[in-house]
Amino acid sequence: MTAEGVDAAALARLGGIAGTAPSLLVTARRASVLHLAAPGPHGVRLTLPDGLTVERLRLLADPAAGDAAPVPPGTSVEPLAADSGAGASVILAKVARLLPATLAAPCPVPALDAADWARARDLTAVAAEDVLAHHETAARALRPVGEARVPLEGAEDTRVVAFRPVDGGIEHLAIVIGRPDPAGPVLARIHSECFTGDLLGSLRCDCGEQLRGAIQAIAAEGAGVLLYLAQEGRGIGLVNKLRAYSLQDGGLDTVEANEQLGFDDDERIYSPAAEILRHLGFERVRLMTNNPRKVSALARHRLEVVERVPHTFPANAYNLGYLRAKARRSGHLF
Ligand SMILES: Nc1nc2c(ncn2[C@@H]2O[C@H](COP(=O)(O)OP(=O)(O)OP(=O)(O)O)[C@@H](O)[C@H]2O)c(=O)[nH]1
Ligand SMILES: [Zn+2]
Repeated sequence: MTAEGVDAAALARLGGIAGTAPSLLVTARRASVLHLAAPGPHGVRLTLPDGLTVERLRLLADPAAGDAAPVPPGTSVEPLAADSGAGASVILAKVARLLPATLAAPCPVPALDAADWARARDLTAVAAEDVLAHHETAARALRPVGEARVPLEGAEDTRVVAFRPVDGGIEHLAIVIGRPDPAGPVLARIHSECFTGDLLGSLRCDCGEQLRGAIQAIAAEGAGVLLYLAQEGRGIGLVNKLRAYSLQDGGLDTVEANEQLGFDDDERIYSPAAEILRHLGFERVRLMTNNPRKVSALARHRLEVVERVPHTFPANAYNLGYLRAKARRSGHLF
């Protein structure tokens, strides 16, 4: 069960099905916030000496519930293995854009008919390895599923091509301006969705300017592609980004806020971007970005970044601290 969704009845039900008291699973980031020594890279399982209550697990998992509660004395703290079902449950919570914390209780499931066992209890059985492979499986399954001409202000010769995994799931968009030549390096922007910046014109970040600036710059050159990736909030989702904003209003920087919530500073993956570029026939790009991690991520996915094209816009009173934190903490080049 996800820590975020649980109430007292659900907690009792899980304990009843398992026959043991549930443990709380948190990421290594959240474990550090809770001052747990050497939690290991894949998170920890916390088993409290006198069991979990909803209030206690909220204080351990959710910074909005209050300052991180000290872990009670006598709590067993076990590092999670990379390929464990427990670790997979935390990844599943991330995929659902919830807080990355779950409740787990080993259940006496008969090995051969786990699905039947689960169905009889109104549960869903999911194999840990499927969850662990989810991001890569979804990226490999991306296909163009719809496209249309969408003339944009200042870039009238534009097509929007939507990509989606064959078995459903979240869409990413390719905005193809002009007729980029697959033989040459294509001018490209890989833009991570930002509802507040892109749509509302938020001044907390530079996303809106980067989005419109990229379209203008590509149109000025005559051709190129902008990928609009569904990974809001550096991959933590819009709701968690709003939570992170609220923590930043309390004095944390953008990286610390992510960590309080249990996330890495940047949870994005770039295999979907690489798959889409390859699908469109592009293997060499001139990438408009200030983020060196994007350049190395594309290279890891066998796309050649022949040039990094700086993509900077003037700061304002609200985003100055954010831009400075990105430079200082995450190595962005301004
Ligand atoms: N978690 C989190 N995400 C944020 C925050 N501010 C903006 N974002 C998200 O960050 C993403 C944009 O990433 P940035 O780090 O600004 O820039 P970048 O894409 O890495 O680098 P550039 O290519 O140079 O723009 C968008 O998905 C935004 O929603 C924040 O304070 N916390
Ligand atoms: Zn933004």
